[in-house]
Amino acid sequence: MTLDRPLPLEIGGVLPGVRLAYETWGRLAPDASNAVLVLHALTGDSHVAGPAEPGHPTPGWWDGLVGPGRPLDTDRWFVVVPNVLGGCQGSTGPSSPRPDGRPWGGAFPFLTQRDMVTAEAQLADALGIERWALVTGGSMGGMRALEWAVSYPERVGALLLLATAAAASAEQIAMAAVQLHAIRADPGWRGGDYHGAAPGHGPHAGLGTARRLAHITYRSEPELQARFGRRAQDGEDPLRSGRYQVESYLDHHADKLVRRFDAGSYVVLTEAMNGHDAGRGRGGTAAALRRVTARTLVAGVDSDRLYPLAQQAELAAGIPGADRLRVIESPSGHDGFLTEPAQVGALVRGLLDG
Ligand SMILES: CC(=O)SCCNC(=O)CCNC(=O)[C@H](O)C(C)(C)COP(=O)(O)OP(=O)(O)OC[C@H]1O[C@@H](n2cnc3c(N)ncnc32)[C@H](O)[C@@H]1OP(=O)(O)O
Ligand SMILES: N[C@@H](CCO)C(=O)O
Repeated sequence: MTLDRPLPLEIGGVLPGVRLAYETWGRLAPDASNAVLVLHALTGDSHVAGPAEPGHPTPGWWDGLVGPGRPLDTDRWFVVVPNVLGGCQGSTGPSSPRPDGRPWGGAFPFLTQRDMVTAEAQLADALGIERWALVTGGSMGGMRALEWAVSYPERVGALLLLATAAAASAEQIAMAAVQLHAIRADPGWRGGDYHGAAPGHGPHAGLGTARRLAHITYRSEPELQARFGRRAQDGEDPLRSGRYQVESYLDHHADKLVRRFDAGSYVVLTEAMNGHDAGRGRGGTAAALRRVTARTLVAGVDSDRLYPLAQQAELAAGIPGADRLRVIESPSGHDGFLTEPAQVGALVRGLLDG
């Protein structure tokens, strides 16, 4: 959908011509009481469910959770998943045309999580959804879910926050800063104005380096050690210019992301994650969390070194309607909210049925 008016931005100014791509599953009840909003993380998209198909080479990223008979049972719930504002899978972002037809590129404005949620609220209005039965997301999706519950408490019935935080920490900002530096140091970046460059001339090396570092932070040290140890990649010798298995693994994740994701979007969304602070302009974190009226569950992953459990404990302690902190057990680190659908599904069922 295209927003019918320019989007006002938290830091000032407006973003005109905003388009939000979204997918839905199930049917909206006549009284619109069965709507669930699922919000994706940094490099996710609106394709939360469904098998691999042309245009989607992998199944939906929470396919185990969404569908008939699944925790988000689409025979009962109407599930809405927007592609985030600033992204590159259908919603307006740096690779989109601005009003004069040229790509936004480096002129794309700085966005905050609140701006993204402001746009999503207009999508809810357009769909006729006054109040979500549930808003959920992990990582950056959790940031937006929290912003929904703080900005529009009356519109969020239940809230499930996964592997997220009330505000980005110094270490999260630091890890992201190195990634931003890698992209901007790539000669192909051109200040963000590379979208008209010949194929293959964008900041692919920088984006790949960013993803390698990010991916290490998304997994756990014991997992990497157990899976890869010091083993050499098949047919290669690390002592003779070959790679260790773990290097090849990171190369693979970098190559996959570079093929499917725009570096400009990665920069905009990463900066928005660094800017995340639910307490900004609201009297601090504690005061902001007290605004939430939703029945809330907060969960973290025991092996998450990027969003450690202390951050979710702060959310669970500070949100008035929150149950005790839940812990997802997984070797996968931060990615546990993606790789443990059975545990996340049990949390979803518990919250919706409770
Ligand atoms: C909400 C969202 O963000 S959803 C968006 C999707 N998320 C992402 O893209 C995040 C990045 N990806 C990931 O973090 C993970 O791949 C997840 C979370 C999607 C899945 O995690 P896991 O199932 O544990 O996958 P894992 O980390 O083991 O990666 C498997 C891949 O590594 C490849 N791989 C494993 N070992 C090696 C190696 N030595 N050399 C090269 N490749 C290797 C596998 O072949 C497999 O490839 P494929 O994904 O193309 O089939
Ligand atoms: N691996 C996920 C998690 C980031 O929080 C992503 O790329 O979106």
